[in-house]
Amino acid sequence: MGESRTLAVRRPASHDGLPPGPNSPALLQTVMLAGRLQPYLDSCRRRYGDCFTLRTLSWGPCVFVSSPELVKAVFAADPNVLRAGEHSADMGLGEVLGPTSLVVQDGEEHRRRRHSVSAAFQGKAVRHSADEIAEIARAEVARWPRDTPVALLEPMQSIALEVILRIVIGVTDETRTRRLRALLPRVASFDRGPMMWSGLRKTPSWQRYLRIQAEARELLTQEIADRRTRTDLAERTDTLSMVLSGGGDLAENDVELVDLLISLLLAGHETSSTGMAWALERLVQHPEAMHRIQAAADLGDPSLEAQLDSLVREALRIRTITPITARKAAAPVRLGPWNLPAGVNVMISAGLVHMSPDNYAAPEEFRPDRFLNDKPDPYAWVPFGGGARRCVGAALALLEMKEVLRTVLAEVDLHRVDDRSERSRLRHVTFMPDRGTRVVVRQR
Ligand code: HEM
Repeated sequence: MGESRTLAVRRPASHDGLPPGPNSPALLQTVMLAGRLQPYLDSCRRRYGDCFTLRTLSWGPCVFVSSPELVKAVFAADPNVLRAGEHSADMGLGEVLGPTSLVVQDGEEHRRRRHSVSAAFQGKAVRHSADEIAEIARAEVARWPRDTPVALLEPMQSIALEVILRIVIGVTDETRTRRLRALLPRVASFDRGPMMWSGLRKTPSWQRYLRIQAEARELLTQEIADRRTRTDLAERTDTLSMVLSGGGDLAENDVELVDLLISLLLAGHETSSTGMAWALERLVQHPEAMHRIQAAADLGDPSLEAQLDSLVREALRIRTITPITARKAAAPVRLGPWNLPAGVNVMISAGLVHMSPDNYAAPEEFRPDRFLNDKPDPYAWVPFGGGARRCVGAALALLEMKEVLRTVLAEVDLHRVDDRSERSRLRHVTFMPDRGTRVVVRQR
């Protein structure tokens, strides 16, 4: 255990007291982070251990941690001191999610918004959606062409969009559903440049994006107004209805509700669809694992549920979706042996944590049964972040991934187009399979 961990402690601090790191110019470090994120982080971990500092032009010093002890220290820290909202706001996320979004808030403002929505996302509350998710997936699979190569990333995006429309927003009006179905994918696919740098916000493409957002926001405002008048509001199980009938602070304020829905769309659409696309990509490259799941389903094997659960968690471990979970220190903070000054960003890269040989045996191997008997360590398995900011939609995302995989594998056989694993490509804010999970679909 722990060659890198020992290195991290033994290596001297850099001259400013921060954990060690490359002394190349900040411009070069920024370019490396932007262009070759994961390989650059991997090489820094090999060189400096599980706690190192990178210096960036845009955000200043960023301290990356990857040992479970330090990850735990970050997630357990006072969320008013290690602030997620402030970091997200620095990234410009308020521009796309809206200034009242819980994602860009900290402290009491964050707590009360999260409180209004978290009950609707608890495991118990989302479980009733399993059949509807399966129905959405079945309708999608029926449209796929058979016996010819097809990329499954886009169909997974359609499924995830439908989940947001029906299970999160709960839209019922046909015309509005059609319009939102066309608009929301465009709202979710924004350009990071103008979001992060205000100087780029005059471009025609950004102005067009803002007009699309405004139209979607108007439709969502109408939906909220209609929903308030529904006599069956209290019985409805979509997230919006549950927030409205829950009576929390958010229920009263349309602007905040629209910011919430846009945030749920942006946080939950591309992430879930990419997770499903990666799980299918891994299965197609490991047909024996896929056939085991199909056989268990055909035989009604009671361990199927546990197998799907382990498979989904292993797919989320081996293929990173959101590259970095970050906090900004609002005051000096102690992290392991280090005293970090205010203003430093503390970063957890799921890729580093999940691929560390200190945390997993044979981390490069896809082992769908890895978590069959051992639940993941919450500080070594971090696809959903952690602590007070842990992904609010995690239970829905896991359910969605399992139900979609279960349905797809019951309906069709998937065959690989070639035996090269797909590479990770950063698009918007997620790492996607570069060929979009290309497979041949055959009817079972
Ligand atoms: C596989 C799918 C998903 C992944 C990998 C994922 C990942 C994450 C991560 C890494 C965070 C940051 C956590 C932190 O800072 O500690 C996050 C936050 C969040 N996620 Fe997810 N997410 C997924 C699906 C969803 C879904 C389906 C929804 C809702 C529909 C959702 C809503 C949110 C929200 C609202 C936050 C902000 C929470 C806060 O700031 O308190 N996510 N997610």
